[in-house]
Amino acid sequence: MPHPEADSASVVTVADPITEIAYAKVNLALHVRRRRDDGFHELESLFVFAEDGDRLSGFATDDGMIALSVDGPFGAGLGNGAGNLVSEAAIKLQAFLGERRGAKLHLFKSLPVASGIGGGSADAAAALRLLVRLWDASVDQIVLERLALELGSDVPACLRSVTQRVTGRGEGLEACAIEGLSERPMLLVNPGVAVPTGPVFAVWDRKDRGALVAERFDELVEMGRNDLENPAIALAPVISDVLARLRSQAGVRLARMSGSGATCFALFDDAAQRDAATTNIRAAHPDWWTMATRIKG
Ligand SMILES: C[C@](O)(CO)[C@H](O)COP(=O)(O)OP(=O)(O)OC[C@H]1O[C@@H](n2ccc(N)nc2=O)[C@H](O)[C@@H]1O
Ligand SMILES: Nc1ncnc2c1ncn2[C@@H]1O[C@H](COP(=O)(O)OP(=O)(O)OP(=O)(O)O)[C@@H](O)[C@H]1O
Repeated sequence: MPHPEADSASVVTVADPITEIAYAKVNLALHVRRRRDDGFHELESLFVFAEDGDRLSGFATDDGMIALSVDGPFGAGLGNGAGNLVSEAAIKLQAFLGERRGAKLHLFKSLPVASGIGGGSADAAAALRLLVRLWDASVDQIVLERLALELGSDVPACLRSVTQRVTGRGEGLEACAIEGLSERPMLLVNPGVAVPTGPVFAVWDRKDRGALVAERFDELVEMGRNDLENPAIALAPVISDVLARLRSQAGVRLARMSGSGATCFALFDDAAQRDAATTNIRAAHPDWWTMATRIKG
């Protein structure tokens, strides 16, 4: 981002900007148990985070305004106004704190939008983390998680951005360690179709297929599911092609869809096999988005 001194005259506080990474979220398993009366669904999910994601930078200002600029590969088309979850998060935290200071923020958007890897949720969570630092605010973690949930079901889990078991609508958070996940090579592939979350849940067939048992990696592979995979495929059939392409690559231990799609992931033992798979998929589908990364430890 440009240095603050080179920027608008309204900026009073001049300091080096600080940055938070909005780590991409991946649901290694997502079991949908039931639809609640309020329309949300009770979930059991194992969340992990990639080592990479969007980047949110900023500095505090004394003018009380929240200013946001956006660029990056997926920045075009994403507004920087009230609808952006970064602005919404900032305004919510500002209101809660009665904060008179503002912030000048810049989002570098690397993650595709409405893609099942929680880009918007991760950005909102990164904004809360960044502003707590910028404003040197003391906010109880439970309070911050409540504000996060008001911004979206995935935002509380994204606040922590660690491997965790998530239940309820997204508010039940329990950090968990499954041997062999940390730093495991991971490939994310999105076929370029935006899939909004609400309509995917709406076509779920309401069949409870059972609890998520995932204490070990092999249980996650054998007994884990993503119950939104078929509903999402019904809306975006190309997701089947992505899964088939991933599953045909050498060294894949697990390939599944994340969240409500359309992004799918593959886990490998070996980074060289992940890189070979990335090269193959990019060659066969140059229009698909790929991210070769690892599970954040
Ligand atoms: C599919 C997941 O990404 C899995 O991690 C999340 O459950 C969705 O999280 P999110 O994108 O933060 O979702 P929200 O912005 O809270 O909700 C978007 C829409 O998804 C549906 N929704 C979301 C979460 C949930 N537990 N049940 C739902 O039915 C609702 O129709 C809601 O209106
Ligand atoms: N900063 C942002 N980045 C991405 N999307 C945003 C942002 N702000 C608002 N949105 C809106 O939020 C919606 C969901 O975006 P997001 O990328 O989080 O969905 P998702 O990846 O499908 O999430 P999930 O994994 O929870 O299904 C989009 O319709 C988008 O327009």
